[in-house]
Parts: sequence; C-alpha cells; structure tokens
Amino acid sequence: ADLNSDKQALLAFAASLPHGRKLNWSSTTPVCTSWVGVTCTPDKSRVHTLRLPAVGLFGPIPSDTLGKLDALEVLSLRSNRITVDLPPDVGSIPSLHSLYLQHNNLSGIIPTSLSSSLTFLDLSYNTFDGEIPLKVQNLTQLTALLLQNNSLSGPIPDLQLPRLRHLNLSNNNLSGPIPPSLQKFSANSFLGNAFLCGFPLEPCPGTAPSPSPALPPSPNKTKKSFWKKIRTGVIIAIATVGGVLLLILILLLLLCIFKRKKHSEPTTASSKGKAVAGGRAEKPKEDYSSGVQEAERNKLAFFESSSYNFDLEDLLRASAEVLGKGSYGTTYKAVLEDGTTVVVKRLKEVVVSKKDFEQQMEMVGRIGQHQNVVPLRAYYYSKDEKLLVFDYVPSGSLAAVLHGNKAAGRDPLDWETRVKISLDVARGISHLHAEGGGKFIHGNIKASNVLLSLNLDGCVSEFGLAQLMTNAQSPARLIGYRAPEVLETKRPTQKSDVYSFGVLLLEMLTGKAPLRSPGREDSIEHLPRWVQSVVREEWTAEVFDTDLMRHPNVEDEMVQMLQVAMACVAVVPDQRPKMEEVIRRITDIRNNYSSGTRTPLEDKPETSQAP
Ligand SMILES: Nc1ncnc2c1ncn2[C@@H]1O[C@H](COP(=O)(O)OP(=O)(O)OP(=O)(O)O)[C@@H](O)[C@H]1O
Repeated sequence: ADLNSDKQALLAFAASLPHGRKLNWSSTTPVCTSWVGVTCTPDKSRVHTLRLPAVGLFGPIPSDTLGKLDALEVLSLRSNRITVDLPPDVGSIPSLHSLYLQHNNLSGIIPTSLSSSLTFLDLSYNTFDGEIPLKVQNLTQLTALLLQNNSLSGPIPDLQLPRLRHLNLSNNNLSGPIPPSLQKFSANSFLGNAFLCGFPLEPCPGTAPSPSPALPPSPNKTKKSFWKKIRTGVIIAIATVGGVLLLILILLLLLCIFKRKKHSEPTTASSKGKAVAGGRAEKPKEDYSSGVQEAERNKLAFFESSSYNFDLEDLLRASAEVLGKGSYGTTYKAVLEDGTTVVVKRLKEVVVSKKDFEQQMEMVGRIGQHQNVVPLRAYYYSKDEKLLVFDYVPSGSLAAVLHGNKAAGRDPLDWETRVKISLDVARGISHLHAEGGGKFIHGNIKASNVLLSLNLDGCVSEFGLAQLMTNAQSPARLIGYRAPEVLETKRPTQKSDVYSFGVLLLEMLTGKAPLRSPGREDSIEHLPRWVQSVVREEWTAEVFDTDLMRHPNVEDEMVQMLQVAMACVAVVPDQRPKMEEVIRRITDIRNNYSSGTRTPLEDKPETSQAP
C-alpha cells in the first residue's frame, strides 16, 4: 500500500457515498496538500487522518474503501447521515486510534471487530441497539468510550479497561446493576437508563442498605403452651404501650423541629438561594458555548465556499481566547483540536427573527468572497446564542499595528506598506459597494476593522451586522470616523463609508488615532479638522507621522495621498469621490514611485511587523 492506493480508496469512497457538501477531491490534485479533510504522515507517504464532519455524507459506508487506508489513525465522520453499520474492515484498521462517528444514523449492534489500538471511541447519538458486547473488553487502550443517546439495552458488562477516563452510557435502555469496575464514574455517565441501578445511581431493589432482619421461626400453634400465651399477651401489651409512647415522642419531636424550622426559615431560604447561585457560579461558562443547546449542536450553517472541516461540537470543544469586546459583542480566537484557528463572534442584542438573521448572513457570506474582505464562514442561530465564524487573520488589526507598535517600541509600518494597505482597503470597500445592486454599505469602517494577513494585506471586516442590532450604536471610539451627516441622521451611506475611509487614510498618514483620548499624544479628537487647520497654515509636513519622515523622498507621495484623504473627508457628501476613483488615484501614486528609483512594491520582501 502507498499514497496512490490511499488516494484510490478515498476516491472510491467519495464516489459511492453521496454527500451534500462538495469535496474538492480530484484525481489530479495532490492528496496531502489540497484535499479537504485529509492529512498525511510527515513524510507524505500515507494518509493518516480523515476528518469529514458535517459534509452531508448519506447512506452506508461502502466496504473495501476506507478499510484500505491501513495507516489511518484518526477517522471522523461525525455529524453526517451515515446509516447501517460500520463495515468490519474500517473499524479494524490496525493503526486506528480515534474513531468519531457520533451524530449519525448508524444502527445494529456495536461493532465487535474494532482495532485494539483504539483509544477514543465515540458512537454517541446514533441508533445502535442490542447489548454492549463483552468484546469491548478487548479494547484495552480505550481512554474514552462514548455510547450515549443510542438504544442499547441489557446489562452493562463488567468492563476492565484500566485506561478509561471518559465513559458515557446515558440515555439508553440499559438495565441491571452498574458493575463494580465502572462505579468510579459519576452518575452523569449513566443517567437516562430507567432500569439501571446501583452506585452511583439509586441502590438496586432487594439490596436495601440495611440488611433485612432475620425472621423468627414461626411458632408452632398446636404446641403453644398457656405460659407462652400469657407471655405473648404481656409482650403485646408492653409493645402497644411502648408503641403509643414512642408515637407521642416522635410527634413531640416533629413539632419541635417544625417550630424551629419556621423560625429559621428566612435564613435557610436565603442561604439556599446563595447555594443555587453559588452552584451556578462554580462553573462560569464565560465562553461562547454556554447558550448552545445540546440538541442543536449540529446546526452550524456553513457556506459552500468554506473549506473548513469541523462542526459545532468541535467549535465548542476548542480552546478560546477573548480578542476583544466590540460594539456587536465579544470576539474570540478559537483553536480547534486539529489546530485550525478561527474567529468566533458572539453577537449580543440581535433583534431580528431567525429568518431575517439567516437571510442577512447568507448575504454577508456571499458578499464576503473577495481577497480584501474577511470572509464569514459559518453562523449559528438559536434563541440564546448567535455565533459567527470568520477566518482568523493572523497579524491583527491595523489599529493595533499602527498604534500598538509605537507603544511597544517596534518598527512602525513603512510608507509603502501603508499605501498598499490603503489600496487593499479601498478595493475591499469598493467590492462591497458594488454588491446588493450597488447599494451595499459597510457602515463601520475604522482601523480596528481592517485586519492584516501575514503579508500585511489589508482585509475589511465586520460589515452587514448593524442591520441585526437594536439600534445603530455609536461608541466613542467610532465617532471619529463618522461623517458629519451620519452623526445627525444616524444613517450611513456609501458616501459616509468614503468619509470613514478618508479618516483612515489620515490616520495612516499622521499616525494619530481619531479618538478622544486625553493624555495620548497619538490621538486627535477631530482628525480631519486638525489636518485641515495645519495644512491651511502651510505647515503640511508637520501633519505627517514622524516615523514616515525618516524615509527619504516620500514626502511628495504623502502630500498626494493627503489630497486624496482630504477629498474623502469633504463635509458635503456629494463632493466626496467614489471608491473606484479613490482606487485609481492611489494606484497612480503607487505606480509613480514604483516606476521610480525605489524598490517596486511587488518585489518587497515579506515584512515582519506582526504584533
Ligand atoms: N477575523 C479576525 N481575525 C483576527 N482578529 C480579529 C478578527 N476579527 C476581529 N479581530 C480582532 O478582535 C478584536 C475585537 O474585535 P471586535 O470586532 O469585537 O471589536 P472592535 O473591532 O474593536 O469594535 P467594533 O465591534 O465596535 O467594531 C479587535 O482587536 C479585532 O481587530
């Protein structure tokens, strides 16, 4: 077997199993570097991981296809609509150590011919029935066995699996006592099986905690003597009196307890309240997964263009880090198990209906197909949670690079890079303006919404979201970019996008942020007005970022760029140029100097100014 036989096996698999989302597998492209869901061994000689979650696979897995991938270590076909059973040749691939088949329609009994190398077996959320086979015992390397939400019945075998750390058998029809070997797991591992009993669940019937008293031998009635009768009478009398006394005592005791409880009721109630709140507070779910319902975990809507290969469950399991809190909610960087990094935006205060939300997101997804726009890859909508998944753009925002570098004493962005970024952003905005019948508006252009790739290509992010929110918010940090007419009408237009872009150009030229930040030298409350006043005084050179002035011969170009920026920030909207005109003017400026003595932009080595 070699990479070519792996390739043939995969092609046969894809050809015989219908799938909703198109796989980009083609016999003419390299398996290891371009096929979705496939990764190879480091020497690229064999396929060792196949992950195709939520691609709409439909039907039974054909035998004689995946079973031939005999170097495969990880197989994930979760969240599809795979039916019937796993063919024996697949589960028994000797190198296989992780098998993820949860959220499918697999049925029959749990496969018995599974590879003994398996460490992770997830068959949850299927329709497996029958008993848990004793053969599971042979999977001695298992660390996780997840069989919840199936229709398994019968007793649980006494599985001796020394490495098992995660067990979930909940929501099946299992019955009988929990075997001693599995009693170390919590009740959650077993809940939802009506006839399962014993620790950690309720004791089994007939095994009451206190041993039942031994019955006295039944007296032989015929042989009962007179004395015995007397003795019995006395015993009954004593027992009756004693019983009545005991009853009175118990009643008195109960009365006391009841009274005391009544006195202390307010304290008890409040402490109980605290306990509940405390219990909740114990597990602060500050991440984006808290509002996602268990039943909905499979409903991440991907766009066709997305080459991503994960599902909501992967996303919820990812390690997340807060990137920031913006006007629309919190933004997280999420690293999935397989190393894929994405950005998840958790929206707050979405007011539109699910249908409107979906329509708007479909449009945003469609429009975001441009190299200078950050693409939306997937979204999730439920009553409690609205999530958007974007590509992670590695070098951070223009705001961070422009102003953060200064504070950190790192190299500032050089002039050529700034010109290139401004051209990228202009192209991104112009693309958006051409969409929606030429009516689409970004509405939120600012330096923290311009993200930079590793090569410092500029991409515009966060468009089309304002329509989902309560009311157009204008936080202080946005005001500096707002066109004067928008401050009054609260209605952004394409012309007001041009204004915001002009402010962004001024920010790149001056190195000053259009913010109200007392004490921060690199911020100016009204950047266009400040620039205008300095220019009017004929001190043009004074406005430029001192970092830029270190480069020779750039002043001319900077003055030309300043003219473009000033045209964009014209107070009268109709006097502002269209984005295409802006692109043309910036391209001219760039071509002038790249045809001159300095190094053309395209030949410039990669800059390493990531924050
Ligand atoms: N796709 C992405 N890749 C990398 N970083 C991102 C991405 N999206 C957002 N960020 C960064 O995450 C941080 C928070 O972003 P967020 O959009 O929530 O707030 P903001 O842009 O500062 O404010 P606002 O929401 O008002 O526009 C910002 O620093 C932003 O640059």
